[in-house]
Amino acid sequence: MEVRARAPGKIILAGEHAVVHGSTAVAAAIDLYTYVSLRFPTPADNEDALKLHLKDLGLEFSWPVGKIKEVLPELGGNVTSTPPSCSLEMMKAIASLVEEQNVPEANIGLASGISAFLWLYTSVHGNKPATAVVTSELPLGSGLGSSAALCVALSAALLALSDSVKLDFSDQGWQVFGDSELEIVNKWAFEGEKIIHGKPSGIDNTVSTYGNLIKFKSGELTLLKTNMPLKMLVTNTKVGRNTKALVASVSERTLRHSSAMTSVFNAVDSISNELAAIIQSPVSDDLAITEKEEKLEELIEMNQGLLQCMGVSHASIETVIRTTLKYKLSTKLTGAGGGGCVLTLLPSLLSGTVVDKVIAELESCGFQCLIAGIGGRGVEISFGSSS
Ligand SMILES: Nc1ncnc2c1ncn2[C@@H]1O[C@H](COP(=O)(O)OP(=O)(O)O)[C@@H](O)[C@H]1O
Ligand SMILES: C[C@@](O)(CCOP(=O)(O)O)CC(=O)O
Ligand SMILES: [Mg+2]
Repeated sequence: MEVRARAPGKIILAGEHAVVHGSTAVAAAIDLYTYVSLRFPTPADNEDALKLHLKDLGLEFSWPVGKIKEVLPELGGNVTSTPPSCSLEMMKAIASLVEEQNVPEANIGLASGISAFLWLYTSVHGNKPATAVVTSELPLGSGLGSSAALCVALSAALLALSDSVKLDFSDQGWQVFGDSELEIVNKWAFEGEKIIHGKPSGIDNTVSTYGNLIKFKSGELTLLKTNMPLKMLVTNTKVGRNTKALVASVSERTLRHSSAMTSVFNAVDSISNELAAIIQSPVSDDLAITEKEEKLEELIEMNQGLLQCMGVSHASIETVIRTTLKYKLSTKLTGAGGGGCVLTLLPSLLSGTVVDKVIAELESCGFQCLIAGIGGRGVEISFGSSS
């Protein structure tokens, strides 16, 4: 039996970091996915290992089931609607399983993703042998939510092959889970994100699970409906960074300057709510769209200023901001910052020639641009054969 799951990445239009501290944020799914295929061997395969193949990276990891049983004896068969959190002791045991795989130094950031895989897999399926293959269209560690997409796709595949979820195996196309399964997938993915991020808000796994455009605050999501075009240019500065470290640095700043940071987070909350209200209000004509886009641009600039206050901007991000400003375009970082990806709003009346010029200038600086479709599908599964 083999299942494939795919889960989208995301952009955060407003509110990253502040959302970890209880503020509202607005995020949208993008049409770039992480795919996980999961297969249990048949007795004829004579396989006795849990294997993880990170296909695009050309890396394969394998743990004999006996070893997993020895290190993690109590795990398995646990598909409850309130998944357990990974204890410190368990985290150490999982780290020892990852360490023995000698992850190449150049890919050491993957260790947390591999740990999340081991925790989620063994929590649901114990020490049953299996092969998981992961591929992704998302750049890893760039603010587009690859960690959440991995955890959501993985949780979906694990739950699809567990006894507690009833699905139509005969359907070969992409299928969506029912509401109660989506809720479980989201909760399990959040536990995986905790291993990768330390203290995630849950916005990334939620938008990857449910897709669409969402407003999120303290674990609660609201689906947003819009008839605005909302075209965003995503620029990857290609400066590597790590969400866990950036989230921790904002928390440390909050401990040092509690009152000032509370004001910053409150301001972000207002920005996110205003942005959500603008994109939701009905649009009647071009003039109305232009007026709204001008307001959104101002909010984007204000949010970026506050992210700078939090200490998560970066010289490369400032270069993109300066470059796009020459074309009167507004830009903010998206995700954890410190490098990674930034967003530029492309107003609906902006000519294609200008867009081409901006992209050419950004790419001449060594950045990589893409225009992602936003607000699309959430997690889906398929019982067809893998490609
Ligand atoms: N396809 C993948 N395969 C293995 N690990 C992954 C994959 N996608 C994400 N990860 C894990 O997530 C980490 C990146 O997450 P993070 O720093 O939160 O950035 P982002 O979520 O913005 O991409 C990677 O270093 C790795 O540990
Ligand atoms: C900084 C934060 O708001 C978003 C992180 O997104 P990403 O992992 O950089 O894609 C953290 C969170 O909300 O969990
Ligand atoms: Mg992440």
